[in-house]
Amino acid sequence: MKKILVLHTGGTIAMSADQDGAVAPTSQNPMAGFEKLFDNQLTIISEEFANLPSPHITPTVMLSLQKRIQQAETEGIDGIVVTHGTDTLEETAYFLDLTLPNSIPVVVTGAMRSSNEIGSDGLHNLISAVWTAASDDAHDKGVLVVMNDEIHTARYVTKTHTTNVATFRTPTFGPLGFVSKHAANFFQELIRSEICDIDHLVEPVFLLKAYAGMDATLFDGLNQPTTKGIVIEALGAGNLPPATLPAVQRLLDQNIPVVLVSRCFNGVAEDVYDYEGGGIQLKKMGVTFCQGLNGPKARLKLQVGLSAGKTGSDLTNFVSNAVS
Ligand SMILES: NC(=O)C[C@H](N)C(=O)O
Repeated sequence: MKKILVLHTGGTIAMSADQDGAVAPTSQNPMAGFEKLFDNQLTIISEEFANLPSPHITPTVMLSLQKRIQQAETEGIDGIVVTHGTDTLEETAYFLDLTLPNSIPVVVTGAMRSSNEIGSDGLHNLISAVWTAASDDAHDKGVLVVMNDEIHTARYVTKTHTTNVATFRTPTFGPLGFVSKHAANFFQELIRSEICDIDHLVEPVFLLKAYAGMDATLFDGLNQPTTKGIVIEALGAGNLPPATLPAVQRLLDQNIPVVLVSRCFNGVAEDVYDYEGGGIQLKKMGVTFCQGLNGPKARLKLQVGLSAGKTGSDLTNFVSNAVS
């Protein structure tokens, strides 16, 4: 019988609502006892790794979760499910995807409605995630996110709605598969990318969002000796307002890596526009284009690359080549 380890970290899946509808963490995980639903089919081991709303999750917590998962593989575990708050779920899932050398499936799930709300989705998502982690077909697909019967890659999935249970979507590429009754069905593959099994974190790496009329202020504010890297969610296909350029150049002159993604929900950043602040100029200046990732994930990729000791063209290749 396959052994699945469920690591609970908190989030709405572990919360309940009071009479006024206010949702808060509980001392006793409402998912406790769910293991019996798999009697005679799977061995489920549950562990309370943390009980944090996901805005409280940091890369430090992600790194200790990564170490716990690696240890689980040596304990004969066949698959891992992580329960997590949905606000930063895509970040933890992607951090694990970037750093885990595991060959066993790792599936992250959560809930949009807490345990005692009408139409609560936590238990259903947890069951779907367990079946996915137990699936022979879930190997070699990177870390997976299972919510609302869909299977997504950690690399490209994003939370798209504040409250809807169908919030997790993969805008440009679509999901990898879906969960039907007791079975995970895959219909796409993921191209593997480089794994960096880091043991410490280089910080701080910042994320800025571009907007019409943006000037140098925020960039200059981040131009500190302590700053290790900056990711910009740029406009459209990968362009910036001209007033930001001198400050971007000052960051590059300090050898602070500047990475660019698009603030668009769909598509990739490219150096196509040849006007002041256009992608062609930004690339010539030394800005690194990161294709296909959103801002928070590009930020993690830059942080993981730096934490792995990458510099210069090694770092640029690692960050820019999202599908190598
Ligand atoms: N649905 C959720 O889990 C949202 C919650 N605020 C969290 O991320 O912890």
